Amino acid sequence: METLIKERHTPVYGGKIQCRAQGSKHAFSRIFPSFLLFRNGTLTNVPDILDVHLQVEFMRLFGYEVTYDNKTHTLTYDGYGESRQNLTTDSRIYNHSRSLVNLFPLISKENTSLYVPGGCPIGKRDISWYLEIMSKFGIEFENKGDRLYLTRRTVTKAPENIKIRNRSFSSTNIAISCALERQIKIIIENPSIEPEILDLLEMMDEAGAKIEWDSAYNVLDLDARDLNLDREINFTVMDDRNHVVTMIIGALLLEKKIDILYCKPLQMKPFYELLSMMNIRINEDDDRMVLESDPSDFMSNTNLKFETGPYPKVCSDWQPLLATLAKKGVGIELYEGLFESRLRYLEEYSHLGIQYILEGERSARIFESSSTLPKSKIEVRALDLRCGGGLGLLAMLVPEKVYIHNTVQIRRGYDNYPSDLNLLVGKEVFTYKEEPNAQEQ
Ligand SMILES: CC(=O)N[C@H]1[C@@H](OP(=O)(O)OP(=O)(O)OC[C@H]2O[C@@H](n3ccc(=O)[nH]c3=O)[C@H](O)[C@@H]2O)O[C@H](CO)[C@@H](O)[C@@H]1O
Ligand SMILES: C=C(OP(=O)(O)O)C(=O)O
Repeated sequence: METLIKERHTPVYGGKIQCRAQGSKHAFSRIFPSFLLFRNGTLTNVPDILDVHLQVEFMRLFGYEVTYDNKTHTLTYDGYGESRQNLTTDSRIYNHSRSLVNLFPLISKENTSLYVPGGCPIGKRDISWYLEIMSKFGIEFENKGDRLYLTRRTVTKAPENIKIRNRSFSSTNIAISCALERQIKIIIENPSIEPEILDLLEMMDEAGAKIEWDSAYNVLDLDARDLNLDREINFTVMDDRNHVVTMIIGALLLEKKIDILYCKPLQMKPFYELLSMMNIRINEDDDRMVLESDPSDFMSNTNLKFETGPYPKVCSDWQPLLATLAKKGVGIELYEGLFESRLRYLEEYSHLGIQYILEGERSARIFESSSTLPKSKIEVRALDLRCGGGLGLLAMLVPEKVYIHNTVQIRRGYDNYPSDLNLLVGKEVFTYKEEPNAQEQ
């Protein structure tokens, strides 16, 4: 298996860098199921990450002619070929891509036995709300041990309206893709209009669906009755907000100015609000953002207090990245509003100079640690994707050699993380290396 290794180096502060944001993992996972309802087409700006490769592999298993070119970041779909009934899929795919659940409505065209995606280090990752939405569209399933048998499909009367529980992102997406497939008009109450869902709606709007969102009452009116699914569709996926946040925090840690290019405006308001609490200004345009402040004079004596939750609250995925700012003397107090156990990364961070106090399962206070690091080498583990992201950022700040194990988690969501980190550091110090005896998780 593989490790992300950072060689010994002397961190250098200051300067300016420019980078390009990668395509969005979460937008891709929300767009892909609806995109596959059309006859053929292409998606561009699709990131070269494990999560994409697994979703492509998964749909190919079911006869979907999908190919992905990692040089051009383009995914091509040439139609739904031969039907593959009664498949039994392997569990490895689920361990690495929770987003597969978004594809369940599509593959319920077959009688299929799937592993039930269980929890992961950040929480239980229950899927019962998603199954509840699917059942309203006549998708039947049966739970047997660790397997879920998906059997299509009683042609029930499609619902005219549906209420999403507790602003769930994936439930919203599943309701939208089921409604598109049935080509109905539907009112979706209480949807989670995360920026990635807006990207999906943009694709549907371009394809001819009629969409109205009443933000005051949070009601989405989706009319897909005149949608022509028998056509080609081409769409550019938005850029990844989590990647942008990673790069900005990396620049702050190394006191650099940063200029990030992206393909369409990102909805980053909650992040900018946090930055302004630290006196940091961002200048934003339609295709780039520039960190304006001089990063050397912002951090000391600031406190960052925040709670994660559905948009426009702070995105849960940013939480482990923001926590690394403690290393610059920022006092952090956080409450994780979404996932039960998303604070386990702190134990790993403690090997790289972070100290913390847990207050229950969801709250923490985080500081810079005064204890000295081991001189020879530091070994840590990427428990989940953003834990891996944060460990990479912290490794930039220490001279010692660092081994970050379980890179499969990092590869799930970062297109080329060693190269991002090297750009931030200004030297080639990070590389992925094969490590024969390690176990991936
Ligand atoms: C609204 C929100 O912020 N969603 C985040 C969530 O989306 P993701 O799509 O994974 O999760 P949902 O938005 O559906 O879930 C939101 C909340 O509902 C709970 N739940 C969900 C389904 C269910 O059957 N039962 C249940 O209790 C979850 O535990 C969670 O606390 O994780 C993604 C990956 O980290 C983030 O990018 C998303 O921003
Ligand atoms: C938790 C994340 O993603 P996933 O839902 O794929 O685990 C993330 O992007 O930080």
